[in-house]
Amino acid sequence: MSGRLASDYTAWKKLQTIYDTEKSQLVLKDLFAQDADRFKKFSKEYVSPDDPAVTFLLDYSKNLITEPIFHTLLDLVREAGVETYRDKMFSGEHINTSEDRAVLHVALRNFDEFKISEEGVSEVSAVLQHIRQFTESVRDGSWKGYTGKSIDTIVNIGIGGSDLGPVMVTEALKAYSKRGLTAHFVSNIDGTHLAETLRVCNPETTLFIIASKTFTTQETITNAESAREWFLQSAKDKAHVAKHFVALSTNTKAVTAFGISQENMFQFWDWVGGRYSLWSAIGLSIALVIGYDNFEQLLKGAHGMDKHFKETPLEKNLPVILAVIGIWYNDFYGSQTQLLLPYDQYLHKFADYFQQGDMESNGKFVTKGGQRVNYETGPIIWGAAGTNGQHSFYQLIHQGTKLIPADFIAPATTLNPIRDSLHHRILLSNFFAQPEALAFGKTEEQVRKELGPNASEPLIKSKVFEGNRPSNSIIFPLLTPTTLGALIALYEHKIFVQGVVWGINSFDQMGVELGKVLAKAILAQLGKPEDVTGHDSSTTGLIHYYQKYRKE
Ligand SMILES: O=P(O)(O)OC[C@H]1O[C@](O)(CO)[C@@H](O)[C@@H]1O
Repeated sequence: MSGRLASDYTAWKKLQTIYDTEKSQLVLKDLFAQDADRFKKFSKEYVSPDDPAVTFLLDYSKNLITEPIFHTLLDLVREAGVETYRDKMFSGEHINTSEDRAVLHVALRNFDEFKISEEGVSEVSAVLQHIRQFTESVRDGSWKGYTGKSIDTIVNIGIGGSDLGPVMVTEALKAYSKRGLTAHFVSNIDGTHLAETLRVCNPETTLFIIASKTFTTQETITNAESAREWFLQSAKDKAHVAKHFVALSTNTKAVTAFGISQENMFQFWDWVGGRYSLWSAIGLSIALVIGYDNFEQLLKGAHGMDKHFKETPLEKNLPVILAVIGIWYNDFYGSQTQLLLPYDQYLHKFADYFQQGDMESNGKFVTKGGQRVNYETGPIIWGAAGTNGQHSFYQLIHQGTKLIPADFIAPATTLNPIRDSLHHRILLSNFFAQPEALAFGKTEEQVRKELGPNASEPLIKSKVFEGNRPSNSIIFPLLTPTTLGALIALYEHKIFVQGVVWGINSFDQMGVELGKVLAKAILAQLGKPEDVTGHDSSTTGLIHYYQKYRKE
């Protein structure tokens, strides 16, 4: 975030030379054969500084690195000033320079430990109390709808960071959720999303949570207005809106103009980035589903990781380790993508969540200083829950032509030990086997031996696994709110470190603006063919085709 080009750093140049001269020697099979201590050297156990029960193991030994490479990568981090920028973030400096804002999601889960003086920070605990009171009244049934019935359904209306975090976490912590309270999430402007959700809702017992930092996002406001219209068809009296609509926002004026009173508004601040906001009032749906105490555990888990990131030397600092390994593949091996592969059905939205978290943060081609970068920045994030991915895209990661680094993530024990944990043992056997297969492959010699003398050459070749495909493995005892908090914060800080090294601003999102502006202009032209002006022939042709069929 210094705004300097990463490729100007001495360590970067050194890494390039190492890559050019040593790449052919970076063979996992050999690296493991040469060093019996490789796993010991390249794995670290995280133990939360606040709670020894929050722990996981990061094994990064199956990466195409040696000790000198690892240390040169850490030199790069030092040279880029990551430690200084980290401290600036924690102290509330305005490191989001394009928007002149602090970046303080860490203040939302701080519990008064770090001293941060920024407007709003002192209000965090009051908002948490508001969340606690409100969630308790909904969960114990004392919050009544307009006909005196308790709430049994919540509908979070929000998009991007005002949707993905709550969706991911409520799915991940489903085992901790209150039975009898159903949660829905409506994000898409496509009317189908709202219509299909409302079909299963009862206006007398449904609470709508309008989640929008700006309270101007077209999708969210349109969905919220339509939900209010649907609600009033039954409730009739506008005064009843107060019992069924609450808002999570930084924009009090727009919230009250919508008809939601200030006491039903849960506040947050401009220093909370959308994709880092699940820890704020945006997490209200999480607290409703899993209960306030569990929500607080989630925050505490993240806080432990914040402390680790702030206080641990670079060579033992887990977000830094993940970040530098990512940079090694992204910028020197030319890998375009990064896989996130949780072997836990509860984490099936983890990759979706970090698609925004990582790509909206680090998908930038201009440095903070305004220069076009001459290297790759943020990777494409993708993934699926194991073992589903194995029966879908793993063919390509094993035998395709691309190098795709993967993070495997799994709990050692399951929250659903059906058939004496048989399912879990099968799941974990795959979690252990896949990184092994990727790293060590299967040689032609092994295949020949297996198939016998009559096998055809093409068949033999098709069964060879070249191996040498890198991965990290993360294993933790059990998926709990605290562990989940720590894992999310781990990846958040990894994104931060990479952004600083690449010299970009990880905290704005200018790239989503142009499409929004064009859509607004086009919306006004959809009526008549003669109104369609100012576009290329392709866009004009597409709109004209639509106009032949439009019914409304
Ligand atoms: O919470 P809001 O203001 O409705 O914004 C929703 C999302 O839109 C974006 O601004 C752009 O997609 C995201 O950064 C944000 O999470």
